[in-house]
Amino acid sequence: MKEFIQKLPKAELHLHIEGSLEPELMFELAKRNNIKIPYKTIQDIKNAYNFTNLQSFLDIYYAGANVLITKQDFYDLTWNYILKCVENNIIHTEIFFDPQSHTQRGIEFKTVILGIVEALNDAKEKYGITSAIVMCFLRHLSQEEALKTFDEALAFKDYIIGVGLDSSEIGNPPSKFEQVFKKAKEQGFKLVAHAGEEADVSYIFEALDLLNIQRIDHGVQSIKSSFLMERLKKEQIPLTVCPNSNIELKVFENYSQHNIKELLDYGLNVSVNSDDPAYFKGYLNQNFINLWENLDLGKEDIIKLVKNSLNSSFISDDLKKEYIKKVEQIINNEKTKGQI
Ligand SMILES: Nc1ncnc2[nH]cnc12
Ligand SMILES: [Zn+2]
Repeated sequence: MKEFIQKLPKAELHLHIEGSLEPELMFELAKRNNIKIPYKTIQDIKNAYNFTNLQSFLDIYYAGANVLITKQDFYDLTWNYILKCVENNIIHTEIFFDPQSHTQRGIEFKTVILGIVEALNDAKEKYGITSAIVMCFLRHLSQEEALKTFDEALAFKDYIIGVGLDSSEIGNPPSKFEQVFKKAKEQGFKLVAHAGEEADVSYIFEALDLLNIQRIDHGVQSIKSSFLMERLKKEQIPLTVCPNSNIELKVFENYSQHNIKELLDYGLNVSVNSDDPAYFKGYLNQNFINLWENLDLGKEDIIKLVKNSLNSSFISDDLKKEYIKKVEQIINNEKTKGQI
């Protein structure tokens, strides 16, 4: 099965680029930029990654991002993730970035976005990997601050496909950001939001009905409302589920408790994603492997999850067709060999 997971060309729709900062690069950038970090060794950093909930992770994640200063740093960060895409056979990726965690520290918006864009352009040229960028607003900050960031982003509109909402969920409901999402919609941005990661289903209803989002990031709490489950099924609203993240942040006790198989069997449009892979012990393939090892997932389930992510991406219909065809080719090869 591991080989099969590796062979399938995949898309990733839920990846925070700051969450792909590996301890080794964190150390290197801290040195390069003369930034103090509270760790003496790479092992110290790894030991600190022992989370009890979302907030305990976010505190460490924002502290880690402090080593990112120059355009080259953002390039290196993004390039390292692209190398993981190559390893994991990810042919299309839609990455989140959190401009406010950098502009708040005095780093210019353009430094961040241009470093990321340059690496993504090189990824297309060198490996044929396609990508898109989604800018997330930090929900623990105010809507006024989000509006300011939005205005700043307009100069780089051509590089940004959509807007999202992340950071501390509980206590910061989607309704807090109605105005900025309305403005983003008017400007033609795609809309997504983290909802139902830790907080209850009212956050998912708000994200759908007040923010008009097209994809739900996480959404695993949906299972608590049969009414919502029916709606998600009927409207085929994509849920970008992140299994390793959910385990590391104690949303579920262990992989066998994870509800992705139930969501899938119910007919929801769920995909598998890595969220913050440098912090959550593994990239995309490892998420699939962990599910397969602990849940009753067959090859048909894996195929469905992979097709869902390609179909739920923001690429053109033509490119979608081309990518789905690549998946079909692998499946047909496996069938010829009697592997499926
Ligand atoms: N899993 C997550 N939830 C909310 N905000 C995040 N920022 C980075 N990872 C996140
Ligand atoms: Zn996330």
